[in-house]
Amino acid sequence: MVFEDGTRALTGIDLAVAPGELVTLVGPSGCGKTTILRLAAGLLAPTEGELTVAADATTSFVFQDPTLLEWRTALRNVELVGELRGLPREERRARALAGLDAVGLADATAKHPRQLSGGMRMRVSIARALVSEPELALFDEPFGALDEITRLHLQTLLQDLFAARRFGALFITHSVSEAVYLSDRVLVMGPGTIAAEVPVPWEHPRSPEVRYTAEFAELTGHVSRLLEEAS
Ligand SMILES: Nc1ncnc2c1ncn2[C@@H]1O[C@H](COP(=O)(O)OP(=O)(O)OP(=O)(O)O)[C@@H](O)[C@H]1O
Repeated sequence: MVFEDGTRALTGIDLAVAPGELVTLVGPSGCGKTTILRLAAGLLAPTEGELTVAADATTSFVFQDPTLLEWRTALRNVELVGELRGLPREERRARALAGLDAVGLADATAKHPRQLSGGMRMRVSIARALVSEPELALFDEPFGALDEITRLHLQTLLQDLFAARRFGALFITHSVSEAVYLSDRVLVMGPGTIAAEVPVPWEHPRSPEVRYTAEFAELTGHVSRLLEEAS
């Protein structure tokens, strides 16, 4: 992938996400993670090579900034997806309510974004992304701005949602433990390229306790070492 100004952002990337597989990308700043996500979302067209996204696949995006509409309640933010897709009012409302319930916000549906904490706003953003039942969900450092405890809670929540719904996902993070806990495969990037791939052996759902086991420490150590070598 070469940008108009001549910047070569990616070279020789060979990456496939299987249906129902969660793949994480870790790598140093500027190595091309977001560019891969933007390609997968169709926001960029590759300048070389081929990119295939399954026909009619629904994709959705979750960013570090929850990007909620301030003048809409949590419910109406999630409902927006159904509105844009032309779903009948009752159906889109029922789906949005179920989506907010699934992220633990059944009691906050009538609140506006300014009345919600950062973690709650991110939950709304996740509910909005998953309400359209995407085949491919794209996450660009969604938990990067949250405090550690909120981040751990949201990792567990996302893990549970993934275990129950099994959407395909590409997830960018700077946290090696987040990558290992959430994903089926960790891709370690160096500048413009995928330097290594580490499969994560555990079935979903994964207990939050897995993060405190010796096997987990070993795997995160392995990924961290690869990351250092690739940077
Ligand atoms: N529109 C653009 N035009 C020119 N160069 C770009 C453009 N977008 C990104 N780049 C360059 O492509 C490279 C990869 O950028 P990208 O945003 O994908 O990195 P990243 O790994 O997501 O970084 P970070 O972890 O800091 O978010 C960088 O050198 C960046 O400067």
